[in-house]
Amino acid sequence: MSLHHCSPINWSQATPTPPGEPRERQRGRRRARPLAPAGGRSTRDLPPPDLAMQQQRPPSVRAVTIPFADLEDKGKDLSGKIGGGFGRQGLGIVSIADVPGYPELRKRLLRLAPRVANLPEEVKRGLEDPNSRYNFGWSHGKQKFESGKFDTFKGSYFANPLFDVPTTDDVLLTRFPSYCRPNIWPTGDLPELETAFKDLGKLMLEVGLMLAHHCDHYVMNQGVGQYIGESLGQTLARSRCHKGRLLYYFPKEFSKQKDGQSISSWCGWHTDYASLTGLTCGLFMRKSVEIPCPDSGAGLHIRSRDNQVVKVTFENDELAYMTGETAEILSRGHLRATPHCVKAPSSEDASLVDRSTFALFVQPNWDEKIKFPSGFPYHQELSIPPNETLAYGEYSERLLNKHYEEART
Ligand SMILES: O=C(O)CCC(=O)C(=O)O
Ligand SMILES: [Fe+2]
Repeated sequence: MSLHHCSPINWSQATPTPPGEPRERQRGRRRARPLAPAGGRSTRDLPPPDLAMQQQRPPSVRAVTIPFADLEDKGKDLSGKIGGGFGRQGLGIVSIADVPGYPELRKRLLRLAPRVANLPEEVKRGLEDPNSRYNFGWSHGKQKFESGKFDTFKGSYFANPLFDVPTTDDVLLTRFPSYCRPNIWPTGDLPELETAFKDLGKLMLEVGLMLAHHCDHYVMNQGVGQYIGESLGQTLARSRCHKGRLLYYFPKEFSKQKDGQSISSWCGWHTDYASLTGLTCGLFMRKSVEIPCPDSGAGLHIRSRDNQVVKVTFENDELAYMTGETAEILSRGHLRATPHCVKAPSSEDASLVDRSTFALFVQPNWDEKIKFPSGFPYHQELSIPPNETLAYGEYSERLLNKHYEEART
């Protein structure tokens, strides 16, 4: 299971909601047949993999795109676009075009991902932080993937792009280590990483907050009415624990993967537990030379609201955002968490091809109170009673504790 910011999906337990049907009506429904490769804790309770589905090439769908000039206009009515991207019929992803300065910052950081991953092993060990369960600094093979295998296909570098030291309060550091511990930077070995990471992370946060503002408008127009102190925009703007993740997907040969045909061959099916996940378009390289992706079927895949698996595309120079579990909670179900995974290239000429990308988890502060609605479909293993209020940090630490125990056993 995951140790990082996301919840692997066990498809045999997931109960997809048909479009338009309130989730409450779903409770008690028999398990639906999974559409995607099984993922989760145990292989024992999974139905046989649907090989036909795995080998089929899912259709490519373009993400709904909003021009930055529209997004920064707070008074502009973007309900159509937000509804089309994040609403009931949307894919759960929206891309923003023409963000000033973004293409350069993206390339500057993504080009550093292979350099981090190829630092000497002893240097990378010095950049690890077991006390945060590898939620700061370098992390490789610490996360459990589908079917309980350790995920060695990708390496990650985690940091808070805004605060090197989010707090000095010992109680908080002990209670919420994955959010409160200090950043680690490879100052001697790759000094340029820190600025490149912080600059892109800050820009993605700024754009994410603009998007959150328009999401709030959309949700209020759905008849929810005025928020009482829990709007996405306000909740996210006061947070000190947004987290950046620089990802490096190793070339196939080095990752020893045998399941090249599977849709989730590079990153397993999961939902993020942040509110909004900012995502760059992946940068592909072969032997340090940037190339277009050699396999048009590779990349980010999403399970749509009507249970179709689709490959989602957006331009290199666009900045994408997906919705996570706490957007679903704060919007009272009007925005849904987006199930997603990443497929590795599997064509003949895909050997030695790596992929670098960056995710920014825009999320509430550790002490922000989250009220779990009845019928909340995620993490039933935590047995959170309906309508219980938990601090966001408590929610994620409970998940980390549970998965850390599992990963050790
Ligand atoms: O590599 C990607 O495009 C997605 C990464 C992701 O889903 C995550 O880090 O949570
Ligand atoms: Fe994710």
